[in-house]
Amino acid sequence: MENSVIIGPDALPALAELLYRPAVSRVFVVVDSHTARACLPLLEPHLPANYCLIEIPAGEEYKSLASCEVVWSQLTAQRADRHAVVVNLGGGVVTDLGGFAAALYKRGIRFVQVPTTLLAQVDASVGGKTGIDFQGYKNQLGVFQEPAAVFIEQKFLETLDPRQVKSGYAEVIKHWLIADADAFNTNRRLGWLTDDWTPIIRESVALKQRIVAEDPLEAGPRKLLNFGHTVGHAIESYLLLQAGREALHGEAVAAGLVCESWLSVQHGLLSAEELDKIETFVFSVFDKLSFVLMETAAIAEFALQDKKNAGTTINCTLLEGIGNGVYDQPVTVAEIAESLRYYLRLQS
Ligand SMILES: NC(=O)c1ccc[n+]([C@@H]2O[C@H](COP(=O)([O-])OP(=O)(O)OC[C@H]3O[C@@H](n4cnc5c(N)ncnc54)[C@H](O)[C@@H]3O)[C@@H](O)[C@H]2O)c1
Ligand SMILES: O=C(O)C(=O)C[C@@H](O)[C@H](O)[C@H](O)COP(=O)(O)O
Ligand SMILES: [Zn+2]
Repeated sequence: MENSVIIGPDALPALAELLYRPAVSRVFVVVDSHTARACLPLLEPHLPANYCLIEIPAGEEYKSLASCEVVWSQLTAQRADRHAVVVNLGGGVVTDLGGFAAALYKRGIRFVQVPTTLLAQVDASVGGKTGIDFQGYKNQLGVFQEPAAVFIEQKFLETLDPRQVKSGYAEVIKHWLIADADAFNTNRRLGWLTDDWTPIIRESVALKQRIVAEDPLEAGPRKLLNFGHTVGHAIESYLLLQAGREALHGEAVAAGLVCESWLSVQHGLLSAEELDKIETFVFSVFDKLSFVLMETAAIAEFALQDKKNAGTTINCTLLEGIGNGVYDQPVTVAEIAESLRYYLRLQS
């Protein structure tokens, strides 16, 4: 089971099997204030009776050092040893933060991911990127550390707000754009509402796992998974982390997908027709984010903190045709600002 991703009705029983092993000294479950209410009842029958609950407030602004301290304080108070297991029950905020906290506690204890949002089920729980935001910058502190295993149960999505479901869909679209043209062409005609996310989750997880297996530490091809994020993270940092304005990760990534597709056209990699297909599809799912022309230069500056950069060069992942991402494409702050202005001019 180590390092595996289990998807479907067998997932939670398989988690129980891991947690009841004699080698596990104690189980700690990290939740946020929403997953404590909406998701814990479904997980609880699969947990040992003496598990310890650690709750952080919900929201990206709590993917912070202060929330890590909450986790570390509880682990310390309960004298958790290196045989303890941390179960992260939540969306990407909980899986990123809980994974990071576990990876640092006593130089690392095991953790498992039980993702409860579409975004965390198709992307955040898989691949071993963990971390927190710092001083208004996304994922500025973090480590690569694979979870012991990931357990994906679609039933958790039943209580999720449709806006959050859409947010997760942005990462699915990203996966299609970088590596699966057929899926993009077929699925964009079906729209984003479905009763059964499992096939889409399976395909997204498999696609991400293939890329991560090739390059777990993001020295090369893993940068493909960051398509939409040079601009997306800049928007998210500027709007949400610095100004407390409305924007979800997936919503910012969706805008980033459009901007970086436009950059791909400017670099002669993508046709205008393909760009049109991408932006029409993105705007069929997402409303336009609310920032204005005057803010585009300030937003673009945030790309200078992107983790793919080398010195002052901003290395963006672009598309050489739909379904074919290319990484390490140098772009300038001015080009990013121009892509944001292009995005604002589009009809949504
Ligand atoms: N590590 C990675 O590879 C990776 C990949 C993508 C995104 N991320 C990170 O993931 C984060 C975004 O994750 P997210 O979109 O899941 O956000 P989130 O964790 O903030 O969850 C969204 C909201 O839904 C609530 N929620 C979660 N599950 C629920 C459920 N089943 N029912 C009702 N409410 C529920 C949460 O409490 C929260 O309010 C960002 O910080 C992003 O940087 C990480
Ligand atoms: O797994 C990856 O690699 C990704 O880039 C997936 C992204 O969707 C995710 O948002 C990730 O957390 C971004 O990482 P960062 O290194 O740009 O902070
Ligand atoms: Zn992302």
